[in-house]
Amino acid sequence: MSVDKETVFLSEQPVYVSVPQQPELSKNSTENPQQSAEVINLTKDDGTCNLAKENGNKMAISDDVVTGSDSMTQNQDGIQNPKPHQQRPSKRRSTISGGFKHPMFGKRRRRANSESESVLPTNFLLGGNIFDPLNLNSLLDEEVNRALNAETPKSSPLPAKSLDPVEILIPRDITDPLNLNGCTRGDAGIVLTPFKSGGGRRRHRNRHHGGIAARGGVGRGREGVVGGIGGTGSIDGVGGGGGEGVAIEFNQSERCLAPESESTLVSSEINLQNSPDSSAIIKEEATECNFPPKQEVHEEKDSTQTPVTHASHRQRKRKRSSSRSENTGGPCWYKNRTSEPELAQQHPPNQRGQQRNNNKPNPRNCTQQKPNQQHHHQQQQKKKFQYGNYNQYYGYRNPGASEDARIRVFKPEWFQGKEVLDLGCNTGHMTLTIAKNWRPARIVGLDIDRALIHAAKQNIRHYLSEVHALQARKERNEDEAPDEKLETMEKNGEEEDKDKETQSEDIGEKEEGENRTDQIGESVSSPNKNRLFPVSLCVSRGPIAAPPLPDTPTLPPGNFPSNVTFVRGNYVLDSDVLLETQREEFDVILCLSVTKWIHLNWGDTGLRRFFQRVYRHLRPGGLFILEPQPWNSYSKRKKLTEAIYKNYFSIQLKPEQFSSFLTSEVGFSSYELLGTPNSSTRGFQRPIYLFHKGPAPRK
Ligand SMILES: C[S@@+](CC[C@H](N)C(=O)[O-])C[C@H]1O[C@@H](n2cnc3c(N)ncnc32)[C@H](O)[C@@H]1O
Repeated sequence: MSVDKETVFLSEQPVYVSVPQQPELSKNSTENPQQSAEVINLTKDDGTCNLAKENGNKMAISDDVVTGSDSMTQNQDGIQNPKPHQQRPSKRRSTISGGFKHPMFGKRRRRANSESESVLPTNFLLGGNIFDPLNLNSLLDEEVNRALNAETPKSSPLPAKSLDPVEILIPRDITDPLNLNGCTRGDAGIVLTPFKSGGGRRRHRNRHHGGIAARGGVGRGREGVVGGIGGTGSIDGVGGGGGEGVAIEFNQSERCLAPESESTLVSSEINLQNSPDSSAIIKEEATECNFPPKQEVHEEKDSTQTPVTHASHRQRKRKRSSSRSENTGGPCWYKNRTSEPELAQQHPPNQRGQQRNNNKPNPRNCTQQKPNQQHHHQQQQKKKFQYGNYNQYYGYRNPGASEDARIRVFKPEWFQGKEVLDLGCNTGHMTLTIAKNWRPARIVGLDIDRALIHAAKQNIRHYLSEVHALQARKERNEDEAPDEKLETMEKNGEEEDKDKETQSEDIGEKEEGENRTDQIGESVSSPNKNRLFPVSLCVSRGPIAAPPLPDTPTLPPGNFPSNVTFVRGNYVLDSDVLLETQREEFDVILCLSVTKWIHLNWGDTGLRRFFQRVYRHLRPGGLFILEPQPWNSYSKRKKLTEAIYKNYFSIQLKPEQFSSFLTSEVGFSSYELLGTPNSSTRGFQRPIYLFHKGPAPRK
C-alpha cells in the first residue's frame, strides 16, 4: 500500500494539499515507518476500511503529503510529520487533480436512489487497498514500492515471485511471427525457448529437419523398391584394403530404401543433428589452401525442400552449439536420453570443442574424460572422416542448397540414356541431379560410407517429391476449367501490373508473379489444393513425408527414380590381379573430389589401381569425368591416420601428373579441361577434366 498517495491524516481542520516532489515522498515514507504503519492501519487485515471506526468520518485524503506549517509536527527524529487534523466531513477537500476522493467523505453526489447505500469493496489483491485498489503506487519507484509494500493486508498479499524463468517464444522471422508466408527459410516456424534449453519446446528429431530424412521419419511402413536397377551388370570387384573391405555386389537388385523405421531415424540424426564435427572439418578442408574462411551462409532454405545434408547455417550453428554443450559437459540428460548415446558415439565431439573443454573443467560434467580417453576420442573422430566421408559435404559445397555449379560444365547428352557410375557419391546430390534432370538409363552412386549411402537413398524421395510437385502443377493447369483459367490469367495480369509498378524491369519479375499465382492456386483455389501440406501444419507438425518410392515394375526404365541406385563399397581393389576381372560396364564414370582420399588412404599404388579400374570399367568411347583435389590440399589431412601419414610422404604421383598418367599409362586416348566452376567457397573451386576412352579397336 502506498503512503504518499494514500496518506490519510485525521484532522479537525480542513487540510489543503500540495504536491511535493516524489523523492521527498519516498524519503519520508521510508524514514518514518511509523507514519506508514498508521496509515496502513486504515485498512484492516481483513480488508475492511477502519476509517470510520477509528476516526469517525473526519479525514483528509492527500495525494501526496499534507503540508503547511499548521499541519506539520516534528517527530523525535526531527522529521516533520503532519499534525493530526480534525476534518469536517461535509467540506469538499481540495485535492490535486486525479486525486482519490473517498466516497464516504467530501461532497457526495446525490443519488437518484437514496435508499441504496454505497457498499465499498473490502477485498483487494496484490497489495491494493481501498485508496489504491490496483496498487499502482507500487509502480512509482522501487524504494517507495518496497516501503509501501513492506506490509500488506493479509487479504491482499503481494504475489510471491516465481523462481521459474519466463519462457519466451521468439519467432524466427519477426516480420512473420505466425509463419504465414510458408514454412520457408529453414525451420522458420520453430520458436526458440531461450531459458529452457533442456525442456519445453524441443526440436523433434524426426520431424522438421527439412529434407528427406525428416520426411522419412514421418513416413511409415516399408518403402517401395527403386527399380531393380542393380541390374544384370556386375561390378564384381572385391573390397580393398581400406574401409570395411566389402565386395561390391551389383548382381542383386539393390533396395534403394531401407524399411522406414529406426534406420531412417538414425539417418536423419546423422545428417541433421550430429554433424558439427564433419562440418568443422569440411570447413577446414575448404580453407586449407590458404583460402579465406568460408563465408557463412545466411540464406535459409525451405525446410520441406531441403534435402538431407543441405543443412542450413542455422541448423549447423545449432548443431555446433549442441555439440559444444556436450563437449563442455552439458547437462546429463543429453547422455541419458534414449538413443542419444549411440549417436553421440557415432559422431564424437569435435576436437576443438574438446580442447576447449580441457582448459575449462566443467563441474556439470557427467563423466570427465581422461586425457588418453580424449585422445582416443579424437583419433576416432579423425578416422571417421578419413575418406572425406563428410556427412554435410553438400551443405558446405552448395550453401543454402544452391545449385552445384559443376553441373554446368557437363553436357546432358553425355548422360541421356547412358549408364553412369558416380564414384564417391557421398549423399548423392550430384547423382540424383543427373538422374532426375538428364535421365540416364541407369546411374549408380557408389560410396565407401554406409551412412552416406543410406542418406543418399533417402534423398531419392526428396528429389521425387520435386518431380511430383511439378507434375501436379502441370496436371492442374490441364485440369483447370476454362473459366478458372481465365480467372487465374486475370489474377496473373493484376499481379504483374502491380509488380510492374513497384519493381524494376527485370526478367525474374514475371516469373515471380507466376509462381506466386501458382502457389495461391495450389493452396486456395485449386481442386488439388489438398496436395499441398498446409503451412500451419508444417509449422506445428513438421514437413510432410516425401512420397514413397513407386514399385519398380510400374515405372518405365530410365525414368527417375527407377534409373538410380546407391551402393556401398570400396572402389579400390585389394590387388592388381583383381583388375583382370573388371568388365566394361559404364559409358560415363564420375570421380569428383575423391582422388585425394584414395591417394591418402591407399597411396600411389591404390590410386593407380583405382584409375586402371575406371578405365576397364568404361565401355569403349566412354567418358571419365575427373575433378582432382590439388596437392596443397593434402597436407592438412596427412595426420588423420598412421597409414595416411606414411602414404602422404611416399606420394610421387602428384595431381598435376594425373592427366599424363591417365593418357600415357592407363590408356585414355585424350583429355580436355572442362572448366573450373565457381564456388562460393574458393577451396572447392577445382578444375574438372574429361578423359576419353578410345573406340573399341577394330578386329
Ligand atoms: C569429398 S567427397 C566427394 C563427394 C562427391 N563426389 C562430390 O564431389 O560431389 C568424397 C567421397 O568419396 C568417398 N570415398 C572415399 N574413398 C572411397 C572409396 N575408396 N570408394 C568409394 N568411395 C570413396 C567418401 O566416402 C566421400 O563421400
